[in-house]
Amino acid sequence: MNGSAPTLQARGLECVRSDSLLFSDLNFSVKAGQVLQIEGPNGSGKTSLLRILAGLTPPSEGEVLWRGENIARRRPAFLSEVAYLGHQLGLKAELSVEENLRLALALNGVSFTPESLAEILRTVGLTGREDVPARALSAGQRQRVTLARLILSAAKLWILDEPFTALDINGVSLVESLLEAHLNHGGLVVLTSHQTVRIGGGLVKLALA
Ligand SMILES: Nc1ncnc2c1ncn2[C@@H]1O[C@H](COP(=O)(O)OP(=O)(O)OP(=O)(O)O)[C@@H](O)[C@H]1O
Repeated sequence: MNGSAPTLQARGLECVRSDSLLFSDLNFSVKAGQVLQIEGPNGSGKTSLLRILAGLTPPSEGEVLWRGENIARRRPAFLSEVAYLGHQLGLKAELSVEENLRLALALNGVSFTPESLAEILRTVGLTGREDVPARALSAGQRQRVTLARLILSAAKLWILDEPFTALDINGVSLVESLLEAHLNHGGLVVLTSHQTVRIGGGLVKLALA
């Protein structure tokens, strides 16, 4: 699945939830170096769309293509290239910050050294919190652990549900610089946010009603 250019395409996507039509005939394309920001009021279907794009939920109609191929047909190859940061952050409450990171990396088959781990923790502002159990972290600190996982993942496509939530001003700047770096390395991002995303270029918006 690495053969063709990294592009995420939605073709005729429809989503029905609890007998309500959230959206239909949604068509768009995101390519390397671009951020697609999905906007819309509460309940308009932003998270539902992200879950479809991440291959977690099938659409009721239409298809999602990654590198020109339907993600449902090439699931393992697609999942190896995508990182999804959802509302449920997926941290183990009893494990420390460092243990959570080591676990996520091992599960994803990403190699690391004590030095690279320490460097990432410094980048996300968690130096000195390595041994704190996740349950004792603040909401913003938990969000920072998931940012560390994101940086360490080799995923080409980042799908981020409200990545700025719970973060302070420095945290927001951190996410913006991570986005810039990811785009400069040929990455793609799809995110939801109720706030203005400040990146240099490549920002495309999609509004759900
Ligand atoms: N698994 C589900 N089963 C039934 N209904 C669902 C399910 N997931 C979402 N919904 C419904 O679909 C609608 C859209 O939800 P969704 O979370 O996609 O909206 P959103 O735009 O992300 O909202 P917010 O801005 O509040 O995060 C809501 O009315 C929600 O109750």
